[in-house]
Amino acid sequence: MAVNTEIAQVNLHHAAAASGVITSRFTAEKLGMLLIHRGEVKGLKMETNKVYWDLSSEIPRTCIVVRNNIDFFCISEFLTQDLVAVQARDFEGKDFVLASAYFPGEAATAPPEVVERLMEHCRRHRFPLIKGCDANAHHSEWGSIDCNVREILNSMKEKEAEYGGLFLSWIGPFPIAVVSEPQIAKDILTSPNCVNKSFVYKGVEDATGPGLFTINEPEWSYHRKLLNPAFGHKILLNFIPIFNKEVDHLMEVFKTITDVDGVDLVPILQKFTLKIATQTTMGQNLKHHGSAVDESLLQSFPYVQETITEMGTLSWLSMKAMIWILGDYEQYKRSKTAIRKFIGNLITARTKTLPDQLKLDGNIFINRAIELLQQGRFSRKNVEDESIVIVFGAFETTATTLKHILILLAMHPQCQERAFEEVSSLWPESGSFEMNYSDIQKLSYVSMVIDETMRVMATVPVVGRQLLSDTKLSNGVVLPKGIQVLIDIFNMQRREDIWGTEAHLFNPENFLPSNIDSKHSYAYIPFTKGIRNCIGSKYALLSLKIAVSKLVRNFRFTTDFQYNNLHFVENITIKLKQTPLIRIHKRQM
Ligand code: HEM
Repeated sequence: MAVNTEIAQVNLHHAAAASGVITSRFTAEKLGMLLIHRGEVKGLKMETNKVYWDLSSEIPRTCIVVRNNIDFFCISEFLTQDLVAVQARDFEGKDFVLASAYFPGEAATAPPEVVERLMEHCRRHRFPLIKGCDANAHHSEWGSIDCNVREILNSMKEKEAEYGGLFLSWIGPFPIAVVSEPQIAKDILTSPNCVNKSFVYKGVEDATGPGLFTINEPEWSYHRKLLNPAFGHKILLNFIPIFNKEVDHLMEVFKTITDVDGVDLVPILQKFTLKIATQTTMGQNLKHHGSAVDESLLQSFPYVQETITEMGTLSWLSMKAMIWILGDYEQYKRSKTAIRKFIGNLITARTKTLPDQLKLDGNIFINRAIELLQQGRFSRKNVEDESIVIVFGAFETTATTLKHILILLAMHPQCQERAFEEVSSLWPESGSFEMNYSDIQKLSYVSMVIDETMRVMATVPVVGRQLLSDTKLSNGVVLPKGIQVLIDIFNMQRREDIWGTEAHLFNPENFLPSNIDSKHSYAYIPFTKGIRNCIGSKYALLSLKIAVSKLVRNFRFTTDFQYNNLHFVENITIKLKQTPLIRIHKRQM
């Protein structure tokens, strides 16, 4: 008999009462088929219907209920505890398959292998497939905040191996082109059609307000042009004394924890980079053992940052709703308010400063932003939002990168010794030596260590764009207007065809001129490149070179954690499933 009927899907959470309600509604609302997840299957049987599930399983997690007058058969090949598939005929007489699938969280793959086989079966026989799935298996591809068991970076790597450096995937219902081919990454990053950010960053905007990191055209070009001068070479040179001084303070902290078993560097390094960021961009020094305000700010920034990253892939749903449900919304709100108040007070104080005095204070970011306010080119809200974005942009990324560098050096003692030798040949005396710009240019091995760290552990593993109009790539493919594009920096920087069979290993020699010069210029893009690259890349590299040099000159880092056990978790900045604990030893000379 031809089918022209209504189909519904429901998860009953093994509640007998819910099974009772659904059976009575099935009759009352004259439904034809029900795809049920976690139902009490035996309670679903009525005179008007049949129930299909895997009789061999003790606790079936899915079943299909079908009215008696519908003609179909159950495909036994695909009958499991978590899958039921039936074949029926539509009102035009064409066969189709209807499946009910439960994706368990503990399965090794998502979708489960049997579901993949069913899809292949339908493809082969050209049967349309209607699938009702309950994804207890978290996966950001269908809108979860994370991927349990599997990770998105791994799954992208597998797909890249199968389909190449450009393939189509999904984030929930939205198509997304995933790129790991340097030339295609270049096509995207240098195209004016691809300047807008993907919607996945909406959550960041909830925390920071609309600033450089998330805004789109035409505002973005306008803001970027106005703010670029605050990151010019001369201004960066003014920051070198601040970088030197703050690394010296960091070394004082390290001295108090030498030879302690297993130090978690994260809070220490976050505090360090946050203090640099507030001074260099906002002209405000947060104290080391500061006031209550300083201490609460030092907690507020990391708290909001963590919430953003936790919620990263959820952001396109509804940031506020999700934090409210899953996180501590009150603390998130309090932290956001504290940051805005701190930045707001600074701006108020500086707007009272005469323009000539602002110039004397140096052209740091906040002065540039206030100048734009006084010229009427920025609103007060613009100044606040951009200030918050810059501080966030600066502190978490740099702290994460410095943490990775120290971890990798601790795991690779020979590389650490080479870095130490290079630094001590330039600065024979240990202690708080002052590094200037021309000395910093002499560091070659330390630079290679920093680059190699950001290659194997891309601090920002993926960046996302949304296309403003149809865009033709150099391989001839045309990506349509509106599509999301994800540049998979993490996997691109570990491609064996580019970096060799040991691409996954840490080896600073990859950045010897003889090795790197022959690579595509977009094969290594930790700050991206092109039109909308990181505005703070030179700032970051300068501060990292000073920090790494002084630290390896004065300390030795060790860990028991093995490189092969590092497990990466994608987020706005990359996370480690387990952060290796480090031991810090004072060098004697
Ligand atoms: C190791 C440290 C850092 C890394 C790995 C890093 C990486 C990145 C990446 C990958 C982007 C996105 C680029 C894109 O969408 O194509 C970005 C954007 C940005 N970064 Fe950084 N960054 C770092 C440090 C900094 C610092 C120190 C600052 C500020 C002082 C900063 C401020 C920003 C801002 C404002 C943006 C948005 C730029 C725009 O859209 O116009 N970053 N960064």
